[in-house]
Amino acid sequence: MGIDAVTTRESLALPAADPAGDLPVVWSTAWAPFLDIDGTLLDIAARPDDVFVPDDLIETLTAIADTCGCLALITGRSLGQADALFGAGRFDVAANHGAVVRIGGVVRDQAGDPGAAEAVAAALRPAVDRHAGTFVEEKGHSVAVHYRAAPAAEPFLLQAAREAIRGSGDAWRILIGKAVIEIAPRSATKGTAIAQFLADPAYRRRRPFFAGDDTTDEDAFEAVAAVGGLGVLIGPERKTAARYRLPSPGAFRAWLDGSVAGCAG
Ligand SMILES: O=P(O)(O)OC[C@H]1O[C@H](O[C@H]2O[C@H](CO)[C@@H](O)[C@H](O)[C@H]2O)[C@H](O)[C@@H](O)[C@@H]1O
Repeated sequence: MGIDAVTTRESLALPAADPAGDLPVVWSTAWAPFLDIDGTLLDIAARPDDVFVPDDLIETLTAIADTCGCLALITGRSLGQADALFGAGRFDVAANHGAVVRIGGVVRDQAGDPGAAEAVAAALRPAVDRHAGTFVEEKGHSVAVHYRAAPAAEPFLLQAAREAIRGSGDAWRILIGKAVIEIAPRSATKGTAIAQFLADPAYRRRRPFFAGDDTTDEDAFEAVAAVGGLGVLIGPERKTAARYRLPSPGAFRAWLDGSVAGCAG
């Protein structure tokens, strides 16, 4: 697959989710919860470092992890960023869109040389320097180019991203998220990361639950649907492989709080 195989909102041709606040989930060791961070657990903020993690959210996630015996954050952020937000080593994590996976404290890095991502970031810097309000986020094994404050820059930055990975063969894929262009290793996705968790003894033979908000989460929705799991889209209606939908991170956090009260124990 070449660099033109960009995953965009327009390229998705998936059925609409059923809007439903009444999700058929009672946490127990039958479930494997997988949760996206930005736009799902946390409200979107102006910049990556501006997000707010409510204390009671961490308590709620800990209670769910204790009840289920497992819980993983599935994120485009780096492992270090996920730990900084939710507590060092507190939860299992798939970071960098699946390129780095930590299960039970053991990190499996499938992304190869982080120097390659640094080179991509360096190639993108002249492009962001030309557009005020845009910036590069280096994440070790992947790179993000943000333009929330300059949405008109998207086509220019997308072209710059294509040029930055030209000559790298099939090493990279480009994802378009929420006011962000992500350059991530092609060797992994959020879907392959979830499959990896489900092959691990700590997650095996459980029904996967995945909540996510972005088109970059569709690999994960498809992965859980393929094995009879349950996907929940957070945000407005759109084409998706998720089966259920809640309108906002706030609504999802409220649902998570309530779901803890009903835990099977
Ligand atoms: O996979 P996720 O956990 O949803 O992470 C996706 C990306 O989230 C972050 O960017 C997004 O959230 C920022 C904070 O709300 C926002 O400012 C930005 O516009 C969004 O694109 C994060 O910075 C990226 O590294 C993640 O890949």
